[in-house]
Amino acid sequence: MKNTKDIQKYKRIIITAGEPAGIGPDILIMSAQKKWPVELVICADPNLLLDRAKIINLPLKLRSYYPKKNPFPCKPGEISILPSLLSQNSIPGQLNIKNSRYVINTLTRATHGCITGEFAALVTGPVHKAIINKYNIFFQGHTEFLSKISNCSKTVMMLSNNKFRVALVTTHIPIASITKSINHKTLSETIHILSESLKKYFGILRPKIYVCGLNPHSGESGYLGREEIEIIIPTLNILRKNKNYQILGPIPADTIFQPKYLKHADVILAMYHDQGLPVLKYSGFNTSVNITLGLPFIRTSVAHGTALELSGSGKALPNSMITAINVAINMSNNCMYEKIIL
Ligand SMILES: NC(=O)c1ccc[n+]([C@@H]2O[C@H](COP(=O)([O-])OP(=O)(O)OC[C@H]3O[C@@H](n4cnc5c(N)ncnc54)[C@H](O)[C@@H]3O)[C@@H](O)[C@H]2O)c1
Ligand SMILES: N[C@H](C(=O)O)[C@H](O)COP(=O)(O)O
Repeated sequence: MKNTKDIQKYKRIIITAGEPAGIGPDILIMSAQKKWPVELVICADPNLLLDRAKIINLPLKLRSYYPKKNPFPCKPGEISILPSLLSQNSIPGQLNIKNSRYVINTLTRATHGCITGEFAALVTGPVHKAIINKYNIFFQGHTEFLSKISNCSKTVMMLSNNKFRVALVTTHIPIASITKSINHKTLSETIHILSESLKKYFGILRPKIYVCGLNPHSGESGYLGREEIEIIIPTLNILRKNKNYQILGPIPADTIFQPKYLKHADVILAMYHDQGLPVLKYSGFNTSVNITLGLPFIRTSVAHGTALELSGSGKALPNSMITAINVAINMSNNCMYEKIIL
């Protein structure tokens, strides 16, 4: 019979290996060389992992995953496998459109397991957005995909390293669409999800949110753009009345990342992807983690892509994957409140 104490003692985390031709399998095999205090279950093709382990010359033992068995911690070099089969063998560095469905299948299965409580968190390896779209599956990124299959109208992308956190109002959309995507609703919902999640998972009770302007110099009193005057400032003024968080800004994005602001901010809120992420990635590319806030489960990810040219070379660094797993474990241990209600 199941011992409930044991179930609570060890958590089970699902990891998707991502694009098979990329470095996802490599960095997972490298991360599995460590001892982990949880059961890590990889959703991937077992032969892909065993072949890649041979190529990069690392030991790997795959244990069958049994949902009904109690979770157990992972020994170095061993990991649990939830099989999902490739359509065709994958060659490191060579994208194959026929394996796009496999990538989506692993994500769908893993998400389903998180929603039903089978897994305590989802950690994702990097996928190649273009090859999935080429297969005729509309795919902007994990953030949007996971939001859709979890029926979430709004989620927030936040990246973090040991220096600071950056969250985004808009995610994977063309530059030309950014302006029309920033309005009172999206800005308010982003700040609400952000503050609730910082409380829930990171124990920050009244987060200090420093908000970037959109235009150069925050619009220069309207002479370089009017979104600050018409949307951002009025919305922030309304939100400032909420005592659950503290808001500063808008502060021009070219100066907000100074140490004097970062020292006090719990998070910097950027208006779009390439306003915030280059700064964070510059400050710690290999130790950064990507977290989706507002989903009904915990999801973390590497903060880098498929790096096809490094696949199978043994040269990819596993640090971001190790950070993503550690952050997922910490978030699942810290989780303080229940659901975020918009
Ligand atoms: N989490 C994700 O799923 C995710 C994140 C970012 C990009 N992507 C996708 O990845 C694909 C390639 O994107 P890109 O080339 O812009 O970014 P990339 O992160 O794959 O590569 C950028 C640079 O960083 C290096 N790099 C990346 N990860 C590394 C690692 N672990 N160790 C050592 N060096 C590493 C690469 O060699 C390259 O020089 C695109 O399809 C993109 O959409 C996916
Ligand atoms: N914006 C992410 C980054 O630059 O690291 C990346 O594109 C992945 O995002 P998803 O987790 O939504 O796939």
